[in-house]
Amino acid sequence: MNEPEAPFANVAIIGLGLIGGSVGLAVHETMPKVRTYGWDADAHVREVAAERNLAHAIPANIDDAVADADLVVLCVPVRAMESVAAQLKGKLKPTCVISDVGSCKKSVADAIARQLPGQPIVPAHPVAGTEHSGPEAGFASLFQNRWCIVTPAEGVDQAHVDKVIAFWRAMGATVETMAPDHHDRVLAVTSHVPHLIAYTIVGTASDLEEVTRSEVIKYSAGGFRDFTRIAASDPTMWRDVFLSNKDAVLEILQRFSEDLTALQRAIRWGDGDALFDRFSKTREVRRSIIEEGQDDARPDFGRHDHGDAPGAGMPGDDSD
Ligand SMILES: NC(=O)C1=CN([C@@H]2O[C@H](COP(=O)(O)OP(=O)(O)OC[C@H]3O[C@@H](n4cnc5c(N)ncnc54)[C@H](O)[C@@H]3O)[C@@H](O)[C@H]2O)C=CC1
Ligand SMILES: O=C(O)C(=O)Cc1ccc(O)cc1
Repeated sequence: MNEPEAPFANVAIIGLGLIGGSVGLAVHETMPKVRTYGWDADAHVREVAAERNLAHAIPANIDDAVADADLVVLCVPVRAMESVAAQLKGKLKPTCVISDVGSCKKSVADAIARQLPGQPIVPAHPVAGTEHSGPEAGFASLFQNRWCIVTPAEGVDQAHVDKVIAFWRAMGATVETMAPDHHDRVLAVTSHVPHLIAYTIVGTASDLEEVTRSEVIKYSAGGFRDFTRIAASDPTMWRDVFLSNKDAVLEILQRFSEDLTALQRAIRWGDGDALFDRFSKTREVRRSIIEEGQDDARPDFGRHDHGDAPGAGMPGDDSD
């Protein structure tokens, strides 16, 4: 079978942690003719990345990493995107497409456009990851059968958008396009606020007095264990997500805290019907997700035999 032509010949990846490293490995596996260049601000990360072959070439400076690039993918924490973009001024081919993998899109796209006006910018967000980070954490199959949301700026040439979509599809992702601020509201509910809740409950448990805390660890049931996995996620990355997606996160948190107050009131006043109604509704949400074959973040989970669904038992999947 003939391999489809890769959309970009030379790809530069800036930031060689979990996501950047996975992009490098996935490109090597799925688009073997593509030449990859990598760079990271941390020299130790560059060393580990070279040992793991996360990119074909990892030069000592960023200029050499991007000079020949047809696509640059920024894979750094969201509040570091602007300073990296600033370093790229005057260093790129005029046709080079700039993309990123940030967990929030509006502020990142604005920041990149401020620094690189005139350069084609096509942001993307692979909705795939783990609680692990760093150059050891990446793996080639991370994006297989996962969503990737592309959020093109208005007015960007459709040919560039199509190539970025083809790039993510080649790595196994299912791509959807969305307006950046809509993306940020959706992800605030489905990812950002859930992470904040996990950080909160695990923090609350760890602040309990000594005896109780050891019991929390000893008796931690499934639900709490899941929270501890999420709450082990990278502090720099998540600090940046909350500060960059401030408005959408605060809006959802406001609604969350009103709903929590209603439950608190029902408990205080012994209003069993209110509790029962709420829990019945949320049970329906779960049931409809399963009926739609979405018992997982994977786009076509449920249409496979679960045992060998792509990604099952992947590194970083600590669920037990
Ligand atoms: N961790 C996850 O599950 C997911 C993360 N993302 C997004 O991907 C991006 C990267 O996240 P991870 O790979 O998880 O983080 P990571 O911490 O594993 O890797 C980030 C890398 O960026 C480097 N870096 C930081 N500032 C830099 C700068 N100014 N110049 C060059 N390199 C710099 C760090 O040294 C590090 O190696 C973030 O924007 C995050 O929001 C998107 C989807 C999932
Ligand atoms: O590990 C998990 O459960 C995640 O939720 C991974 C993740 C983290 C951040 C993203 O923007 C997308 C996916």
